Amino acid sequence: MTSLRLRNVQAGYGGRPVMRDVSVDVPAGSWLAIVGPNGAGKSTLLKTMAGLLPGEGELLVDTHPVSSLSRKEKARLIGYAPQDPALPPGLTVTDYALLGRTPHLGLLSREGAADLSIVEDVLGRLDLGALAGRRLSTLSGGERQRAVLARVLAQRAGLLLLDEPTTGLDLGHAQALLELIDRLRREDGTTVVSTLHDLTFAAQYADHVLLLSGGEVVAAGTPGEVLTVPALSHHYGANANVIVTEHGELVIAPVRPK
Ligand SMILES: Nc1ncnc2c1ncn2[C@@H]1O[C@H](COP(=O)(O)OP(=O)(O)OP(=O)(O)O)[C@@H](O)[C@H]1O
Repeated sequence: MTSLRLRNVQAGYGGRPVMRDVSVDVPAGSWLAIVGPNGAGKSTLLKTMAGLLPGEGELLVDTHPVSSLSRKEKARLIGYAPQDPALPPGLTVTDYALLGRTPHLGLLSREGAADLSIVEDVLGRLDLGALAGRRLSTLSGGERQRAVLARVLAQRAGLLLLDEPTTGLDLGHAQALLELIDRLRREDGTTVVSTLHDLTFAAQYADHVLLLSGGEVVAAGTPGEVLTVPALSHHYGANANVIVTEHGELVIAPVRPK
């Protein structure tokens, strides 16, 4: 069970901050969705949480400052899936997903039957079983994206940081992926932070939503509190309806301006 705490975190590039004054608590086993328009700073915030971009302020994974963790400690605690990772084209899907097990191996030891079984299970759940022996360079965009998530899920880290995990996935595969992540959260207490452009998915899967705009938090709370018609209009310049289904789920539906 891994929690995350940020206080007044700031980060940027070349000395220019693009994300400022972010404070948020992500309790163990919860799901935080980071939303906001293009360029708002969502990926920058996620990279900072992963300890890949130096930030100012307080950033604790459990009780450890993320900057104090070794590479291996970070890899055991945090699974990070970037938006557009560079993939080794010659590796098969299985070999690539097995890389997720590396932080759990001893020095000089190789993956064993238990690691392979974890990978097979994840590939099956992500509908990649039939592609297990295929080289990454031969996969479609959506298949590649699922392979990236397979590696991260095989890592079995307590905290998952997922940058636009549903990009390039069709509706069914996107839903299956989010259901799988939600199951890990409920059954294993995995903590999830994901950026999401699909606000309906954000509303239906996250416990809390952080809305970034211009590098700052402009709203935070439950999906219903944050994803309102005025907020979508003001921060996204979008004309959209917020519909509540008979089961109480939110649907954010774009509406063509008259
Ligand atoms: N490596 C970089 N060097 C300089 N500026 C960068 C770099 N990466 C991102 N930026 C800038 O930082 C700002 C925030 O970018 P970021 O990728 O965090 O936004 P985002 O909210 O994830 O956007 P999107 O929804 O388009 O993916 C943008 O203005 C972007 O141009």
